[in-house]
Amino acid sequence: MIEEMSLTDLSARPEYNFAVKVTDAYKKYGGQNFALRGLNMSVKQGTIYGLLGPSGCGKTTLLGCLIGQRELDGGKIAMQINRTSQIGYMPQELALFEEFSIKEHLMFYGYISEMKKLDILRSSQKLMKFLDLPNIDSLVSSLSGGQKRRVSLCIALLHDPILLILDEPTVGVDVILSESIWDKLVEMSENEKKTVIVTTHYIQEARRSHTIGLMREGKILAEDDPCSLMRFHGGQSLEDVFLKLCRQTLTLNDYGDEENEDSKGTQSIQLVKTPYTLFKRTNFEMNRVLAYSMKSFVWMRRNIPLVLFTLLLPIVQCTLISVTVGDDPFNIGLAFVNDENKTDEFQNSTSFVYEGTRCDDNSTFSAEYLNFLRKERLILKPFSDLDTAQEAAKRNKVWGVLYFYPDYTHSVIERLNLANKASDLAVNHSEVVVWLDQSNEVIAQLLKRQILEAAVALLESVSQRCNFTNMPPSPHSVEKIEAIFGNNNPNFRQFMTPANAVLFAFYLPMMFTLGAMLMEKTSGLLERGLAAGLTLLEVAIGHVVLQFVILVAQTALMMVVLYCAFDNPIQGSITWCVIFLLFVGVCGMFYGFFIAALCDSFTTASCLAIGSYFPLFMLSGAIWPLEGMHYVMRYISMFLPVTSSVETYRSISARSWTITHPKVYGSLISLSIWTTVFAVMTAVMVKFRGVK
Ligand SMILES: Nc1ncnc2c1ncn2[C@@H]1O[C@H](COP(=O)(O)OP(=O)(O)OP(=O)(O)O)[C@@H](O)[C@H]1O
Repeated sequence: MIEEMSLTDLSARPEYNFAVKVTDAYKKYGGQNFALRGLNMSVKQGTIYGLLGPSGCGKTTLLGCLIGQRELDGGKIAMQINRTSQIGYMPQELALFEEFSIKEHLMFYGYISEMKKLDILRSSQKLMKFLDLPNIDSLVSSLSGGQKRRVSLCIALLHDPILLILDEPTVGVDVILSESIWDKLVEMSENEKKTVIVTTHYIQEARRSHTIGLMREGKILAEDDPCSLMRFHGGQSLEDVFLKLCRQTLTLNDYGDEENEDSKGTQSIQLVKTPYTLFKRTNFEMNRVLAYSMKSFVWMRRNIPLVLFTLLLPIVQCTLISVTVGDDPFNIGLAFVNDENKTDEFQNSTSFVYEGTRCDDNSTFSAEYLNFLRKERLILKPFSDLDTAQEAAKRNKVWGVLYFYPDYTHSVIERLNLANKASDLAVNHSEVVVWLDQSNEVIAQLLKRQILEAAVALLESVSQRCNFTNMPPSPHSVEKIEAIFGNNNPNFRQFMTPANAVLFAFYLPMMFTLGAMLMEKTSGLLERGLAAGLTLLEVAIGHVVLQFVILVAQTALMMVVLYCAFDNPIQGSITWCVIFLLFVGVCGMFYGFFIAALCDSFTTASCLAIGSYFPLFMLSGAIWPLEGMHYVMRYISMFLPVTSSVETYRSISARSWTITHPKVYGSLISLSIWTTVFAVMTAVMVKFRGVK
């Protein structure tokens, strides 16, 4: 709830004689890592307050608490203003979009500060002159470091804030620019009565503040105007005062050999937090969402190669999967030793005539069998003896060896003719002996299937030519398999394609969201946007709008490649397939938000994204049926967002299931629950870790 108090009400209370008053503030990161340790600070209205202290003393943390981005763990902050739009915040980082022009920056931040277009243009014109900035259409990437800093300051001043909070505006800036920035600050505080809180490392420039707060280890050691500080603490310069105060604190703390946490006075403290909700926006503004989305579209327009990559990736991936997965392997080498050809007894025989049969052609059955195998696109390599053929298989020159007995044709005919009455020798020698390299399951299974199918083809051919009375039944023993769902010749691609589509629909938006959010987070853009008035909900919706457009384009391209350019079978409604994939994509996006909130760097985020990809992929049932999974993992995997989606998408595309099927709406409910869980966890992360 926003603390609604007017300026007049507040100034009537003694604690509000100041523009900002911080009392006994504590802030810790993790267990006992205190960044603020009982800090007290009073900033008078219409003055410049220079917060001076070494690196790591807690200045940025304090400012984060003032702008409402971080919550104090103890203590109180009171301010004379009651709206975010009354604060102008300039973060330590530049927090600018390199690809944007100055004007685009000003329009974006103006809109999210709820300014009208005309007001933005009017204010920009004034500030451009005031800060001596180049052409408003110049891209930030073409500006010098100093000009970028001034653009950053210009954004902070755009909406004419009452309170300016500037985090090291002069760091890394040359002396002349630093001087000119301080000139502007002094001018604003004197002429426009603005209150300025500015952090700095540099004692020299801090001298120009009306009040200096000397900060060390999360505390203000002293605060006063520069002259009073030197007079009161008896120093020749501010440096002297600061050193003197530091030594005093060390002496006070020097009970033992080393300072410990207790000596810093934080161990035994009972932290009492006063709710500080002054700047938390709870309202939702469509204009801010639009401004955020427009910003993202402008960014995309300036990064065409990246956009093309995003759109081409699913095309390339779907094309690759369609041309590389599922077709039977071919040109596989298979050795054969055909002793039938070597035997004189049969070599010159012109027919194999048995009583009552008409098998009188002059080719051997082994040659016919081998021809059937050649039609399966196998490369058959003749060997004169079994030893060399098997040696070739061991050296991986061939995947298997076939052996035909010298009396193969005769034995087959005898067996077909006499059935149970055939001799044992005929039974044995009518069989082709096969040795296979079984190290590759897929190829071994394929060879087994092709060898069996060639045998069936030979028997069918023989049965057409010869009138055997004792034709054995087909070795399949099943007459014909008719597909209930799918088609009569399923292949692995039909199994893989739906999984591929779902995994893509999940991971592409996830990676894109993660990249975009982390870029905004690590560069300070997100923090600045939130400080300027955006809410997390508006950021999420703005991003989802943009990502949704990309997702629709990606999904459409995937559909065209999978089902138009290639003949991947689809029985169900394409509309339901698209709707389902969009649900999956939104879930992926929120997973991306969650990882971005959890991680502080691209390295950890990449590790987490890639690290979670492999388990989710393995548990998705993409490469092997779930029915083959360990039953515990099978049970667990069904609760994961991707696994049930893969199964459901297979059923939508191959079994024509629609929303009315319990598995389809069950899966949509599961995806919605996961999306909500990721959204809530992101919000919790942001609350506890901030956006930095
Ligand atoms: N997100 C965080 N997680 C954990 N520790 C943090 C985090 N941010 C700051 N700290 C720690 O809090 C302390 C104060 O950091 P802070 O950035 O506020 O200092 P600073 O005075 O602004 O430093 P600098 O002048 O270098 O910017 C440091 O010890 C820092 O390591």
